[in-house]
Amino acid sequence: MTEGDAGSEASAAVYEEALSCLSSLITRRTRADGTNRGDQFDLLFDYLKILELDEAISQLKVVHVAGTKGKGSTCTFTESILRSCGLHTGLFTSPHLIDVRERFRLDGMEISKEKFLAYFWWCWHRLREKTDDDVPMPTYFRFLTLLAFKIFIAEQVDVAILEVGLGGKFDATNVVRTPVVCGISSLGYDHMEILGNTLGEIAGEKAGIFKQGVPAYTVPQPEEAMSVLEAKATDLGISLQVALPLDKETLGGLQLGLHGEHQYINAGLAVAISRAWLLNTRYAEEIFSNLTTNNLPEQFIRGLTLATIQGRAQIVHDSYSVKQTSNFGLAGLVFYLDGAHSPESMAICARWFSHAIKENAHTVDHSTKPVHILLFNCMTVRDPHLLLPPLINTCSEHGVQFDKALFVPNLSMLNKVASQSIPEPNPQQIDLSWQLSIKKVWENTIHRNKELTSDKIMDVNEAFKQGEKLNTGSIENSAVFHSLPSAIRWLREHAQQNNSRCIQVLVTGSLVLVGDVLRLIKK
Ligand SMILES: Nc1ncnc2c1ncn2[C@@H]1O[C@H](COP(=O)(O)OP(=O)(O)OP(=O)(O)O)[C@@H](O)[C@H]1O
Ligand SMILES: [Mg+2]
Ligand SMILES: [Mg+2]
Repeated sequence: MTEGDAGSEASAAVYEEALSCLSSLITRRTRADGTNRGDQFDLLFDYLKILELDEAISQLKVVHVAGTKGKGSTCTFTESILRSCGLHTGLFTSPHLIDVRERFRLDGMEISKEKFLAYFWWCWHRLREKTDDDVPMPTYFRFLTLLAFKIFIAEQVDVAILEVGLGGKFDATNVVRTPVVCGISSLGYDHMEILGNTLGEIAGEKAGIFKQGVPAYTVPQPEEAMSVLEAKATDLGISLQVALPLDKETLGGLQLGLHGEHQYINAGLAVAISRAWLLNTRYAEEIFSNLTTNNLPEQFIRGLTLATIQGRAQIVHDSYSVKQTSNFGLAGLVFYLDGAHSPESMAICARWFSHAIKENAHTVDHSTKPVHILLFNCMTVRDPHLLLPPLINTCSEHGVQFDKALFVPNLSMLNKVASQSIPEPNPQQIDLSWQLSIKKVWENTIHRNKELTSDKIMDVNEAFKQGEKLNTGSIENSAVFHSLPSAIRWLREHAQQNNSRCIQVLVTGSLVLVGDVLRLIKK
């Protein structure tokens, strides 16, 4: 072993140790038991004191974004725009897919392990030392948020862009009293178990990030939500402006860095937020001769087109099958990954997939039809009856049918600070009843659709008629795999056996699943 190896092994061990400390902060309470109702929100101010961040935090020039969908994308566009204006940026988003450091970006780059560890231990030890029964250690997301403040303050960022973790009013990020601008992305039904059942109630919770004297922006919303946002803004005497979706024409033929139709909504909001931030900090004067609401400066366009995010409408050509098949370009295994997990986002994801596989058609051998496979799982708090029909129906409206659907359990757990290597589970110990029930929903939906359109019988792919036996039965149109690695192995074997055909796999239903797949295929 060289000295370098020993060093990197030691630092890997330290990193694992930090992750396991972080995991110890994850509370066992489920999201459904209403524990985000602001329990002891004021503790956050104690933590800021302990970490000596209480004064510095008011100097941070913050962009704060809440919403049901599109928060992360809006923050990512905003960061990219402001960075391309020459600013030193900090971005805090959630959740992460593979590594917790994805949540902290400096100048658009995931924070380095070295910096992460230095700030992590600084906060950890100080909190450990100064907390007690009255002021206990912060919970997981609170700790991460405090860590973000520590990082951004120590790194002296020009702008800190913060995505709300959950809700708004009682979210740890809302400890910031004087952001420069705040935004509310698309509102819809999600996390209803915590935030209330009506759209109005959800809007009220998110509008909890509005502050006196701080301009607020949002996207076009359903009336029920918009009226609540407007009422809250009026109460505070602030202006709430509606940012329209970005007009494609303004990009002059270029494409947004984040794909999918809904990204024009998020991009429109990000443009409005960035412009307001620049004008309210007076950076606008330094950087632009004339920044108005009518022009889209080239820095903005650059930022919008260069923005990137993992696991959102992401396309990955499997490098394993690239190595194995000499004629890559004509065939291979391609993963289309999108962490959609609500009914609306399933439809959006389906539309994106349907378009993306056609756009990629030039890389496919036209003499053979590509194979479309769905790789799916969702959390047990979700209802597959609400997720699968919009996916199946939207695809079929675009003429896309799945030849096969595979259902798998997730490898890692939601929010678990996954270490770098996750052991493959023992098949005997896995409870697949959830996956089997999702499969049933799939079969019923397909069956019903077939009855409705008996002329459009789904084409059962020849390549898969080989009567594969698994412990869960033979593989026909749908199958449950006992683990994700076994499903990936199966996909790769099939890509190899059918190397004249392109196998296009849509991975969706759960961000955790998307993260697990990325971790496995990028190895
Ligand atoms: N404006 C939008 N309207 C509807 N769906 C959207 C919108 N923006 C994004 N989505 C969908 O939501 C998914 C998550 O996007 P994004 O990460 O930007 O949202 P988020 O609010 O940060 O979500 P999360 O609750 O997972 O943190 C995307 O993959 C897409 O399917
Ligand atoms: Mg969410
Ligand atoms: Mg997010």
